[in-house]
Amino acid sequence: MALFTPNLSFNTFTYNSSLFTLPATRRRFIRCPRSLKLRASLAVDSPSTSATGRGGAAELLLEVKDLSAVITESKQPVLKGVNLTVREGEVHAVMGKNGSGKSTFVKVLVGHPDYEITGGSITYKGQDLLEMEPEERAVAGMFMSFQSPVEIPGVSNIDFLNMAYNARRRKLGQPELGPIEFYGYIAPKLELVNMKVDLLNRNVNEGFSGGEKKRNEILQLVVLGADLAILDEIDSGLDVDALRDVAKAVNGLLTPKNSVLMITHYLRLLEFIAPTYIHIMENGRIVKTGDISIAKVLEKEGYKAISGT
Ligand SMILES: Nc1ncnc2c1ncn2[C@@H]1O[C@H](COP(=O)(O)OP(=O)(O)OP(=O)(O)O)[C@@H](O)[C@H]1O
Repeated sequence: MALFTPNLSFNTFTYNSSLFTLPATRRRFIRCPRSLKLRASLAVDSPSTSATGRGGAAELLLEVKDLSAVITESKQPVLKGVNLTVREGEVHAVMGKNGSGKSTFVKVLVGHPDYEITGGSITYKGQDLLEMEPEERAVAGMFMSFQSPVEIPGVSNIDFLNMAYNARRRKLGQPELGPIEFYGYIAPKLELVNMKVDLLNRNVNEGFSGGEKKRNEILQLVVLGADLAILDEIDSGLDVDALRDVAKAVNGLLTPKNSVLMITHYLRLLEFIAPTYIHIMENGRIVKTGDISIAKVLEKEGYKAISGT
């Protein structure tokens, strides 16, 4: 297997494979100083969900309270008091106008160093998520598919998936799989995402079409598994068949114990992956929460029909 030293860019592979270590200076940015936590309690409230998931009294998986965040470089505020509760077995969709803060929100969940938390709290599986390093979040089952998957020249897709898989297993104290065993493990999974086998031997995402990149993201999810799968615009650039394949693979992973948090602009994805809740984000806050009917109104009448302002 090719040896590969990952760079520090924060992307699907470096995050989900837990192969990277952030420098100490960057780690500090993802922590929330105590004084700011106190100040956050004064933040304006926005809707949160509290119902139970499929099958009754589902456990809390993720609880976001009054979360605020700024861009690390410029200190420009982006998130301004986000509240969200995700229970096991639930599928949550976040919609909202371009620039409303959706991607920032999910990137903050995985500890992206571009953002600094300025207030609020995030609890994941009963733990303070903001005290966890990004790689600890990945090991704890938080998977993220990024909006723009990166290319990694010089590293074959199967080698990278094998390394990501083994990195996760090492952290969990489980035995690693060699290349041949791993091929046996991954080959049947290709069918789940309807992906051509030759894409395994190509360099990661290099020259992949937009749709192939998205299928590859979902393949990674299928390979690694997740308790909370975060999918940022997984439907963008997909033709209708690819959308169906991707949705089928995601649905195939859903159990009463795991959850999905997905960002989308389109009703069509929600018709394939049925959401428990749809949230509308506006100006860095969730301003409305409801069911699929919200997306139907949105599709017909646009954001003016459901705007919080
Ligand atoms: N790293 C960054 N540097 C500078 N500006 C940023 C950065 N990250 C986010 N922003 C800005 O914060 C705002 C929210 O961006 P974000 O990507 O979260 O929006 P979004 O709701 O996901 O939009 P879209 O629907 O277009 O993907 C935008 O104005 C964006 O330009």
